[in-house]
Amino acid sequence: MATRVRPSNKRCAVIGGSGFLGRHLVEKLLDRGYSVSVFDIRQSYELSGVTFHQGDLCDKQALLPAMKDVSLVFHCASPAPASDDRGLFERVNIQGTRTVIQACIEAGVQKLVLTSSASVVFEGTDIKNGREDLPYAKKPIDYYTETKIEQEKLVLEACDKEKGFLTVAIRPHGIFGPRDPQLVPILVDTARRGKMKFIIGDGTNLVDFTFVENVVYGHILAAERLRSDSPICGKPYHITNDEPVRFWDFMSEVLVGLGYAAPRYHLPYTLVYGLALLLWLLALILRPLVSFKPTFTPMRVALAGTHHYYSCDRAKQDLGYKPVVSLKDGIARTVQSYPHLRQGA
Ligand SMILES: NC(=O)C1=CN([C@@H]2O[C@H](COP(=O)(O)OP(=O)(O)OC[C@H]3O[C@@H](n4cnc5c(N)ncnc54)[C@H](OP(=O)(O)O)[C@@H]3O)[C@@H](O)[C@H]2O)C=CC1
Ligand SMILES: CC(C)=CCC[C@@H](C)[C@H]1CC[C@H]2C3=C(CC[C@]12C)[C@@]1(C)CCC(=O)C[C@@H]1CC3
Repeated sequence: MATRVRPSNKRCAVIGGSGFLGRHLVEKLLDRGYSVSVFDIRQSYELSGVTFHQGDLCDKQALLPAMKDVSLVFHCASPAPASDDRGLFERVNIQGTRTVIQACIEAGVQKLVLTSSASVVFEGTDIKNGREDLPYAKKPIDYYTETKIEQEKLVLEACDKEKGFLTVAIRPHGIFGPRDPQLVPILVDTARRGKMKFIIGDGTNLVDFTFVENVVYGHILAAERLRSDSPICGKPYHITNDEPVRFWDFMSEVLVGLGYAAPRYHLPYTLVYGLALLLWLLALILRPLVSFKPTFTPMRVALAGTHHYYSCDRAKQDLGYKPVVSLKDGIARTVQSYPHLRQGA
């Protein structure tokens, strides 16, 4: 009888390992003695100890070689939230995640850790210290969030102790850090276009921004604690810096750190939200004729003008999580890592 090679506990795969979070995760896994196979639609770097598999996660045959002899899979691939391509989100986040689950089961993978998002409960109105038992958003603010909800449900429902397939979801919020392609670049681009003069609302809304290394740490703790007798099977976990900060203070600190002026003038939230909604509708109606992408989308205005911060008590209790990098140090390291985005560079 052919004996099946039992996958090594230290061999894992990272789907989306070429992306911002994925690459930080890969680097930390290597530090901790794992060998890593990366699956991504693109290869963005080379690293010893990493095997790259390039392909679309919707293609099971392409995924399977990346999962060979692997006991643990991290799934942190997604189209960028800034896209408004509903079909792409549905195909990758929903159909693709079904395919990832099937491939894991077929390949004999024992643990799947999904990168979900704290936004799965956000509907554009205040969330203060939100816990994981908040209901999923009934009216998600965009297609990205809508499909992240379905993705999380699929992964958590696939958890099956009898079959030895265990799953858990990490819900980070506002990830920032070196090599982030979104937060700081969007902010600097907006500042360079002279549009970072205004504070939406009174500027006191608190938000979670999470340094990427804390998010990585939460993923690794979850993976290592995921056993059939642990309470974490099939559950979501918020991972944040546990230091909610005023959205506009965070933006100002990054801007000033990079040599730009902090926003100063206040605009009423409802006015800006209404205008963003109008612009969004206009863009939708005119799409067959002209294509333009407004900076102020309703989703961005909601993120900039409401409270949205989450409790990570459950992660502290079940995973032993505690942020490893403070917000202050995270901001300093981030600002330092973007010399090319400095004012005048
Ligand atoms: N950044 C944040 O603030 C937050 C992120 N998250 C979640 O964290 C995860 C990682 O995000 P982040 O690192 O910021 O995102 P990135 O876009 O940097 O990384 C995602 C990676 O997945 C790849 N990818 C996209 N589609 C496919 C596909 N069909 N098959 C294979 N690979 C694919 C991307 O390639 P390409 O770039 O070519 O599309 C990219 O390399 C995502 O699931 C996101 O939803 C959750 C909360 C907050
Ligand atoms: C906490 C969290 C979920 C952060 C998400 C990151 C991005 C959505 C933000 C990064 C830069 C932000 C930004 C704006 C909205 C939210 C971001 C895109 C504005 C467009 C809000 C309105 C402005 O005045 C300009 C801002 C530029 C930066």
